[in-house]
Amino acid sequence: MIILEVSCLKKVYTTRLGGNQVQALADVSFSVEEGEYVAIMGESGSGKSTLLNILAALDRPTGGRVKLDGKDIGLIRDKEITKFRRENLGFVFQDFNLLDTFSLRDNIFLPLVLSRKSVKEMNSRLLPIAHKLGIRDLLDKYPYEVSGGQKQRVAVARALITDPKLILADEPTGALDSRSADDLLRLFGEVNEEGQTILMVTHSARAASRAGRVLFIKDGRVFHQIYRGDSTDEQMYQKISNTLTLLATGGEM
Ligand SMILES: Nc1ncnc2c1ncn2[C@@H]1O[C@H](COP(=O)(O)OP(=O)(O)OP(=O)(O)O)[C@@H](O)[C@H]1O
Repeated sequence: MIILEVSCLKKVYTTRLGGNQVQALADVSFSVEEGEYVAIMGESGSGKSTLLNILAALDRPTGGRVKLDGKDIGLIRDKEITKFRRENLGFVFQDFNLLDTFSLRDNIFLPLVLSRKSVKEMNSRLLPIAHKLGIRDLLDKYPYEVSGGQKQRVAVARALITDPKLILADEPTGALDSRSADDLLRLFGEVNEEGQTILMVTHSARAASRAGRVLFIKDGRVFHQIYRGDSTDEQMYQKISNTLTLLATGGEM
């Protein structure tokens, strides 16, 4: 079943003064099946953040459509958007986005508190997730008391606790050392194997090589896609590296 359908997406930014126009997305179409793990790559300025912002319903496109689980997010009214985002999407950012004055437990609970869930329900949802992510003993600490890798696991717990239709990850390993990055990618792999759909923007070929499919954006369009098929992570890494070289040298696929 298709969980995310992106059709003919276009985004033109108009600068406030002078009316200069920048076309960040020219024509992007793709779809994501439920349970897929998709990485999005592309050079700086190719339109990845713009795409992610539109998928996250943080920005509206100039043209085209995004459907999440059959619902056209462009038709959601502004005052409903925050609720829609909280109930349907999970976010993992490069810089973790945890609240410093909240304990790790309260950071994870935040989306459920905003959805007015009972303490009993919050605790029963937290238990299996904290166990899976290996953060049970950290829950009463504060973000400044734990490592980057641990912070990112807390951010993943916060993303998972609402049981989202889709996790959107923006450069999730960008601020991590290579061991913590590896741990996080292993975790994403496990979470995906349990059925969670993940869409991850990354500059890292290593990170993308763990996904089931890699989508390359160039000049605001989908330039190429690589499907894992039977490839190992190492073979995926090779294919991704070759495509990145082609992209950088302006070659055709
Ligand atoms: N708010 C904005 N106003 C005007 N132009 C913008 C705005 N945001 C992005 N752009 C332009 O749109 C294009 C795509 O930018 P975008 O940030 O989506 O690329 P990116 O692939 O995410 O880059 P990076 O990998 O560096 O984050 C670029 O030319 C950028 O300068």
